[in-house]
Amino acid sequence: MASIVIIAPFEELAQTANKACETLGKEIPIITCSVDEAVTRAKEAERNGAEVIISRGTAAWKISEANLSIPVVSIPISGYDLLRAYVQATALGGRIGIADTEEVLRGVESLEAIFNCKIKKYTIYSLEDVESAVEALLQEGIDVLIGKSVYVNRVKSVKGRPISTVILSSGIESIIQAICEAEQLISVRRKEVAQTEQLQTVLDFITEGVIAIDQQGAVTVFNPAAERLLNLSAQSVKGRPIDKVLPSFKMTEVLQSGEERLNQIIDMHPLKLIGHLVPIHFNMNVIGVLCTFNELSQFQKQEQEIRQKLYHKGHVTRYQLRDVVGQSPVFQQTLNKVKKYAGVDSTVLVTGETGVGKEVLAHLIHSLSPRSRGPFVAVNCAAIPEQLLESELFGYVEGAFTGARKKGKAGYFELAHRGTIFLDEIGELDETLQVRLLRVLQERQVMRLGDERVVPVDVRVIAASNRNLEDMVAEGRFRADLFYRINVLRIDVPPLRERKEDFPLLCEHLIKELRPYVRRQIKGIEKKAMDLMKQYEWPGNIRELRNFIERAMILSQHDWIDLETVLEAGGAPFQTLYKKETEKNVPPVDENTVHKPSGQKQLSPGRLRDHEYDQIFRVLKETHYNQTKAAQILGISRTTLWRKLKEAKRNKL
Ligand SMILES: Nc1ncnc2c1ncn2[C@@H]1O[C@H](COP(=O)(O)OP(=O)(O)OP(=O)(O)O)[C@@H](O)[C@H]1O
Repeated sequence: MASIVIIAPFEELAQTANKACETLGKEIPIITCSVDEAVTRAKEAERNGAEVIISRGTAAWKISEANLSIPVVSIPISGYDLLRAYVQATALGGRIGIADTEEVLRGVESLEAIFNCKIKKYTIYSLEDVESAVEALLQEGIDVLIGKSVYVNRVKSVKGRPISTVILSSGIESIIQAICEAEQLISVRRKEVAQTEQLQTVLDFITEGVIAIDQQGAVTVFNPAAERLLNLSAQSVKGRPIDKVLPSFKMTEVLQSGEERLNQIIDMHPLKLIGHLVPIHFNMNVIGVLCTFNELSQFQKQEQEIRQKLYHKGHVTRYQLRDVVGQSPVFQQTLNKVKKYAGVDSTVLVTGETGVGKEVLAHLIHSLSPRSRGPFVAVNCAAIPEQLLESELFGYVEGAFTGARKKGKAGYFELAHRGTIFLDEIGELDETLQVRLLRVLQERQVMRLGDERVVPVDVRVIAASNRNLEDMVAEGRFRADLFYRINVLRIDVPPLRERKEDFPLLCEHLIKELRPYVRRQIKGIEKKAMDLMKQYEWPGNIRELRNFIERAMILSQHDWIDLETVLEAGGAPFQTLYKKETEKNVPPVDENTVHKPSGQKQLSPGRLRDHEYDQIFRVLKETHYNQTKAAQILGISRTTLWRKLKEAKRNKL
């Protein structure tokens, strides 16, 4: 069935409509019928799929009153139509009168002005008016009557003075205009239907409950999720006052105040919901309220999942058991502790010299623990500038301080929720932060800077230090109460020199790991070279060994790292060592200072000396204060560099 149907209440209109369709090159069904049949035929057309009905005058008016679900376009009487009828009427001679609707008569007034003529007019409001209209016009002494066919046909049946009649009918332009209007209506309606369908699909499939009320507070929307969450059918709720069916939603309060309410807890005992209530505005008036809601527990779960997804980015463990090498009994004992401690939630303090693998073991504790699916957040307390550390650890709310990000920021403790936080170099925390950390550990909740609310956090804490915390406590530089809080479980990672049995395995592991970086297929280390390496003290422990192997792999002329390469890679200290070895006289290695392979002095982890301080600043200057590069050149970790800079600051050097 065509989308447009023309219902013509008289033959002449049907013929003009036919011509209009031919002109437009369109095939539009034209039904000719009496005015009385118009409604029945229009309903029939609607049933057959018509989207718009075009009709005229009284027929159009009757169809539009018949409550069809499709629109009706009325063919207008245009100025041309009036002009045509006027010309015909003047040709007949005598005084002219016209009886028609108000709208048509307005056009007649323009005609009178243009032709400077007088036409008697009578307004017709309904068909019943026709006879009295004609009577009145006749009394006024008219000779020619202009009117639509329904009126004019009736006039002919009125006996009295003979009168000429001219039928006022719509011409081809008016019908074309009506067809264009009908087509526009169809396109707008199709868009509307598509939008409604889309909205309906959203409402049907959205997992949040959606309720809307109108200005009177009656429920207009109640989607399937709302049905499921509240165990109520839409049918039983729609059209009823919300205050009667769901008073706890308090939607009429928003209707009255016009103010939105977000994150409202709606108590539907035993069910708890979280909802957003927003007023619906139209022309500055509140015409309804929309509420979207979900189960509170569901919301919390989703939030948690998002938190984890977001925070997992960059907050994951890098080390699994297979990445941790060490067969020596002393290291195996350490590993056993790690495995045991992984199973519980108590705070762990990992101690040991720089580069021994404290962070590696902290990762391992997390990845072996039931929290392994949660985040692992590593914080180097020495590497974050003091003034930022507090906000980084505990977060802040909007406007907490100048430079604070809009919307605030979660601190590391919040980020580590349901996971582990690793506080490396904990000995670097100042007094204030020690107090705040103690409170977090005691109360298991954090308060963002500038906030009054507390956020409960479920975090396991692993702390590490290569400083002697006991000494720091004794010297009053570390709070005793915090020390006892973190020193619940203790892991002392042995230095490399105390587990030289691990050397071959560690070297093999590091060579394998470094091959892709140095792009050399080095197979291993020759025995003589290895023996000499074992004699060295390795104050920088595994980190130093790793850097050494990387250098040796690059320098090596063969597939195997030989003694020559080790001597070259090790520089002066190795050459001295080798010389002393061959002389069978191995003196103890200076505890504090060892030589860097290039012949430079390498900085020891111990207390800062003046010449070391000079060296640090010289290298920093050379590297344009790039701390990572400077640490590399100095042969120390970034952390050690930080610590040394802090120490220098503290000692006002
Ligand atoms: N048992 C191990 N097996 C393999 N590699 C290890 C092991 N322990 C440490 N490493 C490697 O040694 C380097 C230093 O380790 P890590 O950063 O954990 O030391 P740290 O004790 O935390 O150092 P710092 O005190 O300077 O923070 C890392 O590159 C790590 O991969």
